[in-house]
Amino acid sequence: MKLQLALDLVNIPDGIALVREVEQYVDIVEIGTPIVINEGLHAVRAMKEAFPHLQVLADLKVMDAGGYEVMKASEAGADLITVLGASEDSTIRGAVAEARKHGKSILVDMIAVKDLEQRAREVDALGVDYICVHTGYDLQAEGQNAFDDLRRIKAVVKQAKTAVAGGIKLGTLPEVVAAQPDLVIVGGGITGADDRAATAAEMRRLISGA
Ligand SMILES: O=C(CO)[C@H](O)[C@H](O)COP(=O)(O)O
Repeated sequence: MKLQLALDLVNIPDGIALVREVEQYVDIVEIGTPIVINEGLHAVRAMKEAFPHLQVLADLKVMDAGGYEVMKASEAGADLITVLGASEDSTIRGAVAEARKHGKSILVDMIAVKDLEQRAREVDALGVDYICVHTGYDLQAEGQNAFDDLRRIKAVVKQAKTAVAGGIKLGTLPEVVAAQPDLVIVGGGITGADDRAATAAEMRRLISGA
C-alpha cells in the first residue's frame, strides 16, 4: 500500500518546502489541480527536479484529448496522470496508449461517477493502472466520504490497482486501510496537521502494518 501526498493550496516553493518535511514517509507527490491551474505543468517539472526519487502525479483530471494531455504531462516529468472516469472511453484509451509510450501510469478518478460498479468494470477493461474513488471538496463539505465506494469497487475491479481520496485524516485512516486499497491519497490530513512530519510518519506506520 502506497501513500500519496496531495498538494493543492500551495505555490511551488511552499510545496517543495512541505515535501521536504515528509519526503521519507510518502511514495508519491501529487501536484493538485489548483496548482496546475495556477502554475501550469512547470510545477510538475519543479517537483520532479527537487525530488527525483519520488513519483510525481499530475492531477490534470483529463476529460478530453487524453493522448495530448498525457503527452504534455509526461514531457514535464509526471510519473502518473489523472483522467476522469466520467470521460469517454476513447479519451481513456488515448491516455493509456500515450502513457505506455512514455512508461507512465494512468490513474482514473471516479469523482462524480454515478454508476460506480459498472463504470469501474468498464474502466478496468481499458487497461488503466489505478482506479480511484474520490469524494471532492464540495461533497466533503456535505459530510460525505469515499470509504464505502472503495469497498464497492474492490468487489468488481480485477486488473487495476485501487486508490482512495477525499478528506482522509489520521483518525479515519484505519478504516481506509482495512479496506485494503493499493494507494491512499491524503492532502489536508497532512498539510493541515500541526506536526506534518509526525502525522505522515504515523500514517506510514499504519499503512506499512497493513
Ligand atoms: O484531488 C483533490 C481535490 O479535487 C485532492 O487532492 C484530494 O481530494 C486529496 O485532498 P484532501 O485529502 O485534502 O481531500
